Amino acid sequence: MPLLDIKNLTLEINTGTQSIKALDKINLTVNSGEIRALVGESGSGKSLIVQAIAGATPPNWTITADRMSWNGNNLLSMSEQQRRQILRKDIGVVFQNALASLDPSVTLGEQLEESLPDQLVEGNWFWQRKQSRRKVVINTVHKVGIKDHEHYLRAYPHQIPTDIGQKLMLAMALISQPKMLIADDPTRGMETTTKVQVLKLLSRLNQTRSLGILFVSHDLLAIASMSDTMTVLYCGQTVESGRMKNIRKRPLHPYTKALLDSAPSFTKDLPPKSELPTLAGTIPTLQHLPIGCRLGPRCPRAQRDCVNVPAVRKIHDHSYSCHFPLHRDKT
Ligand SMILES: Nc1ncnc2c1ncn2[C@@H]1O[C@H](COP(=O)(O)OP(=O)(O)OP(=O)(O)O)[C@@H](O)[C@H]1O
Repeated sequence: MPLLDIKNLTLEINTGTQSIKALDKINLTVNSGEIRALVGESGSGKSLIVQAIAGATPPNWTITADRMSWNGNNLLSMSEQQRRQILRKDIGVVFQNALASLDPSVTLGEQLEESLPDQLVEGNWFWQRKQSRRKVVINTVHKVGIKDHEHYLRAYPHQIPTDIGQKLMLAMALISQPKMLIADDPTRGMETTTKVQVLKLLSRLNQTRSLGILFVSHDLLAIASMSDTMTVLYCGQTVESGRMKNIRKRPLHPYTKALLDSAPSFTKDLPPKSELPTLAGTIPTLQHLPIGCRLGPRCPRAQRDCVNVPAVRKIHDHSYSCHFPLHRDKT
C-alpha cells in the first residue's frame, strides 16, 4: 500500500466572479522508500498540490478527490485534529517560503524544540527532558549541515541568511522522524555545494530510514540524479508519470520532452516564468485556461481532438494523458 495515494484530485478556486479548476484530476502516489519528483514549469500547480495535501487551504478553495489517503486513511474525511497529528508526526512538509511562516518573536531553537513530538523526548524529570530536547535539536541541525548551532539556534527568523533558513526548515520537517517528507523546492536559490549537501542528506535518509520523499523542484539535475519516479505537471493537469529512467529515455508526452530538452545536459536550472526553448509561448494564467488538454495552444502535435481532455493511458507503470503521444504512432 502506498504511503500517499491521490486519485483525481481537483482544486477549484472561487474568485468571487468565477470558479477556476486550478488542479484538474491529479494522480500521485508515494511509496515507502520512494523518491518521487514532481516537476513542471513555474505556475503549473506544484505548490497547490503540496498545500492541498497539507490541508493548508484558504476558505475559497474546494478540494475533491476520488482518493486522497495516507497509509490507507482518507485525509479528506478525517478531522482537522487527526490530520494535524499526521502532519506533526508522519509527514514532514517544507513549504516554499516557509521561513516567512515562522513566528518572528521566538528563537529558532525554541521553534525547533516545539516541533519535536513528546514521544521522541527521553527522561522522566523536567531537566532530563529539557536536555534531551536540546540534544535532538542540535543533532538534527548538524544533520542538515549547520555546524554553528549555538549561533543559529539563538537567532530569530529575520536574523539568518536564506540558505541557513531553508536548512532549518528542513530540520524542522525532519525532527519528528517522519515516514515521508514533502519538500517544495527545498534547494531553491542555494549555491551548489550547499545544494549537494542537502541532496545527499535526503538520499541518505531515504536509503537508511526508507523515508518516502515527494521532491518538488525546477532543478532537473537534482531530480534526475536522486529520484526513482517522476510526475510531470502542466497547468494543473498530470501529463505523464512513471519511472524516472523510462521517462528520461522515452518521454511520451510532448510537454515532458520539451521540459527535458530545455535542459539538455541537465546543467542549468529553469528560471521561473521563462519560455521553454522547445515550446512557443508561456504557461497560461488560471484566468485564461484553454479547454481540453491545456497544453493544446503550445503543443507542436496538437490537432482538433485536443479540445477534449485526454484520458489517462497506461503502459505498465508508465502513464500519460495525450491524444497524440510520441513513439506511439502505430498503436
Ligand atoms: N492562493 C492562490 N489563489 C489563487 N491562485 C493561486 C494561489 N496560489 C497559486 N495560485 C495560482 O495557481 C497557479 C499554480 O501556482 P503554483 O504556485 O502551485 O505553481 P508552481 O508550479 O508551484 O510554481 P513555482 O514553481 O513557481 O512555485 C498559478 O497560476 C498561481 O498564480
